[in-house]
Amino acid sequence: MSAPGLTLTGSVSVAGTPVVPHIALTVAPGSWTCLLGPSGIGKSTLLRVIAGIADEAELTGTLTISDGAPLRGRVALMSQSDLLLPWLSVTENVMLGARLRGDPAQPQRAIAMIERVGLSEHLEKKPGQLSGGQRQRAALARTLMEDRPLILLDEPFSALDARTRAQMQDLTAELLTGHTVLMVTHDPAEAARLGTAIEILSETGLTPWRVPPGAPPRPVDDADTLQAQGALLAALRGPGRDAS
Ligand SMILES: Nc1ncnc2c1ncn2[C@@H]1O[C@H](COP(=O)(O)OP(=O)(O)OP(=O)(O)O)[C@@H](O)[C@H]1O
Repeated sequence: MSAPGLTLTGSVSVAGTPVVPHIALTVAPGSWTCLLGPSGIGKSTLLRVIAGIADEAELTGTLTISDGAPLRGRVALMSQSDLLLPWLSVTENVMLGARLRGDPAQPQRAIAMIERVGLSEHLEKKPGQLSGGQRQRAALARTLMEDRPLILLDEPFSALDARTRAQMQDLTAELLTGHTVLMVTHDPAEAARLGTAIEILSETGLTPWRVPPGAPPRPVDDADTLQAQGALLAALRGPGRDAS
């Protein structure tokens, strides 16, 4: 599998209103790019535009894929809301992509994936019988099942406790080695741990941020990673504020 990169330039409007007036985003092939920025600035909209499902948004500009081939069939988006179908079990939800495409189901692979996200005791449960964090892990398993070259993740670990979050970050980094990942997160620690590129989106556009040394997933107690996390938090809080 060869994972493509992408370049998105121009502006994005939602319902005729400019939401992201200036965007010049480059995601390198095989990178894990973290996108941070204030609530409502347009991060999820950008992911939806790239995924080709943003019916509400219009891109005035270009989306260029590094290998020149169409993205269709090569991209998976894990949305902020889990989008699990309430009438299907966890296992059926994790296999949903294959079912929608008319591909053969892979129950053994699905069960193994569900086990890896720590939900093996919940295989037959419906989403309504799960906690928010369990639903998020089911949605993560469904996205990882898709095994697409380009993976778009919208706050994929936001509902998880600290220990489970670190475990899911490690698992995702392991399974997505060699993929191109664009991840929206509000968590500077997550970006410092996982990013090979970090971008902050504001009204004026993107600002690239320094990435700590070492390959992701970086140890949670790594000094450079902690330092980068603090500096990133200070930057997100804005000028004139320290990181305390
Ligand atoms: N379907 C829609 N119709 C109209 N406006 C929308 C729609 N979806 C999003 N918006 C608006 O577009 C803007 C960007 O929303 P978006 O969800 O992309 O922000 P975000 O940066 O991902 O926010 P958050 O961090 O809170 O998830 C917001 O002002 C939002 O109100």
